[in-house]
Amino acid sequence: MKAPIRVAVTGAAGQIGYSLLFRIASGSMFGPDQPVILHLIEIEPALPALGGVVMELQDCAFPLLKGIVPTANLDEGFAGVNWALLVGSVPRKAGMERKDLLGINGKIFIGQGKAIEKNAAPDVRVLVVGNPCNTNCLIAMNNARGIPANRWFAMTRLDENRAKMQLALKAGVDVTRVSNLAVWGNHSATMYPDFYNARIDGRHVTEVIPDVHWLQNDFISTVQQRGASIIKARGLSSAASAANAVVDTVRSLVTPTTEGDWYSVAVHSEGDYDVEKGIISSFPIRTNADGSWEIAKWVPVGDFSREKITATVNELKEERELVRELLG
Ligand SMILES: NC(=O)c1ccc[n+]([C@@H]2O[C@H](COP(=O)([O-])OP(=O)(O)OC[C@H]3O[C@@H](n4cnc5c(N)ncnc54)[C@H](O)[C@@H]3O)[C@@H](O)[C@H]2O)c1
Ligand SMILES: O=C(O)C[C@H](O)C(=O)O
Repeated sequence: MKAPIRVAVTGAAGQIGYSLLFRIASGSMFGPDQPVILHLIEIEPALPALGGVVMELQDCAFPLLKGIVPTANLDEGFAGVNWALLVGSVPRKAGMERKDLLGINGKIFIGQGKAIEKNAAPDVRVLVVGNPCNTNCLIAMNNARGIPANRWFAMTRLDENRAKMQLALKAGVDVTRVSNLAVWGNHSATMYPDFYNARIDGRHVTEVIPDVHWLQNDFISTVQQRGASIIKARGLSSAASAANAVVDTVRSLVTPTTEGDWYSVAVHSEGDYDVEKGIISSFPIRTNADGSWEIAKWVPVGDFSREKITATVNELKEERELVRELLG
């Protein structure tokens, strides 16, 4: 039996937490032979509800769950953790954009960044889910400069999964036949789901779906607006699908990527593809056999894609200006 890894989840008593924790504890995230200890971090007023979640986790009798640390103390919550999944924050309501949450949520990530740097395991990796996730990740990272920049991630996998399914539905094929779907930029209404480089059964999407007008317009806006559509329909933001995307993201980061394929996650830009250095932007990413990740460097970017990428990167630069004083 492997030694347990410690996984912190903030906002553990929230909607996403309620789906996510059970997937982690069951082995969906790290595999059926990897025991876990869950560190469940919440604000004080949510501790009674968190107590209920702890009871339910216990009542599942998960063989892989070797411990639970429920707490509102960030030092205790991040002590020795190998992964920090930063979910806890306020979701948007109908009519809001995700960046409207910066004023409410941004400052949460100062204290969390500092506490992760102070307390986490030396190999800690951090995935930010709480919105606006790219810029919240930027805030946390800049408040934890002792942790290498390549350990920080923000979640765009839900957008990738949404995009893949929309293409599969349009083409009338199983979703497993869609590959190479990169989401570029911000997890926001400017994100660019790159259908030009996506494949269906290894063929260019534009060969299988010749309706380029649909691809350039309806497809992109459906993916960009999917979060808002769910809020409108449910009165609450996506939760089970978001938790599923967290599981997919971490699995992709710890599993070598199939030859020739890639997946989407936002990482610290070093300037690749002319994306402004220093922002947290989504790219096509591959995980190598040694567990490191890299940006797929051979993805062609035509004029249409360049315009879309520039727009979403510009929005990330604007968000960075809005939080300048939070960057330490
Ligand atoms: N990146 C994505 O694709 C994606 C997808 C879905 C939702 N989200 C975002 O995830 C976040 C959580 O969504 P939800 O539906 O679970 O919300 P929720 O309101 O159901 O739960 C959030 C939880 O976070 C807790 N919390 C608030 N501040 C905290 C803090 N400082 N420390 C620890 N916990 C704190 C709250 O008490 C609450 O239990 C939102 O910001 C939402 O917009 C992101
Ligand atoms: O749209 C939201 O505010 C929630 C989440 O980011 C989503 O994409 O579903």
